[in-house]
Amino acid sequence: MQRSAPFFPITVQDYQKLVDDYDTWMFDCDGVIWKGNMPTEGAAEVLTFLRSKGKKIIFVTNNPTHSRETFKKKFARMGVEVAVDEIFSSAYASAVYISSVMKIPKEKKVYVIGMHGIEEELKEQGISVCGGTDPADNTLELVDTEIGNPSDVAAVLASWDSSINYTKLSKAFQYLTHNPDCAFFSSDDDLTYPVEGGVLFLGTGALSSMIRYALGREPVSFGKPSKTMFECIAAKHKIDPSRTVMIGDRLDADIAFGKNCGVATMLVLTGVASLADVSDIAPIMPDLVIPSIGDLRILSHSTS
Ligand SMILES: O=C(O)[C@H](O)[C@H](O)COP(=O)(O)O
Ligand SMILES: [Mg+2]
Repeated sequence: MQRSAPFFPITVQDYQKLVDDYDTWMFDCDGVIWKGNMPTEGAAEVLTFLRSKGKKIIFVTNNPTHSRETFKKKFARMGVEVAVDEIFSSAYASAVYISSVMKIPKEKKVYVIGMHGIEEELKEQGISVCGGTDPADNTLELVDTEIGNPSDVAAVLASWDSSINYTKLSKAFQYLTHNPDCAFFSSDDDLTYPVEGGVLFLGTGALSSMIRYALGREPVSFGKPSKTMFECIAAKHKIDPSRTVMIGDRLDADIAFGKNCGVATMLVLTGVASLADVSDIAPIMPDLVIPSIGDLRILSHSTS
């Protein structure tokens, strides 16, 4: 397969061409806009600049721990006004798929390994959940892993959960093995994500690996690089792929997502991927590479 080397914008003219070429800018969040609670230097200024140029801005995150309302508040804390409809998360894509595509029957539930944010998104789409933040499942003691009638649960949704424990993993596994019709989903498959200081932590894909290994089966995943996420975006926004760029820090999630959706891709080096990852043997190659989205400030500083 022929792959061309990425372009590294350097001059004001290079950056200006980016602004001229793309009307829709899709931004990943962790590792691009922020790391944990630490905003990327210049991110707020760049977003404000792009808006002032009439660009459509969309945030596409695999982080399933917050609802879109909570993400909106996080943006507000860094001084950026964002509408809920501009935020697409793997939690939201999961909820939309389970309610609108799977059309889960009203009396059935989804067993969640995950936190408040994903529960909120599921409930907002009218889906009944179990597991998740239920105190009964948030215990480190190996107590009751009795699952009742397995056919009450139509799907297991594996997501990121800071309180993941044996009870949750065991219940998820029981639902999937005792009910052959139980669907196996994951919000996303990211193995790692970056936090403050550039340290990598375990992502959803790493957490769900125990269930996948025991089952010998892979879940259907809704986050990037899945096109489910793009279908959610396209249902709310008119997107011309030829005038759209996806900016991210992971090759296998963000850049692969952009390629799956037929849009241009730009890697930043403020998160998971480094320059060494875009060598000429890299399996996924972005169209463009810049050190940080903060570098786009070159434009706001040079134009009136
Ligand atoms: O597994 C996770 O939770 C993800 O790795 C993480 O939160 C990614 O978020 P993104 O970089 O897509 O904003
Ligand atoms: Mg990221």
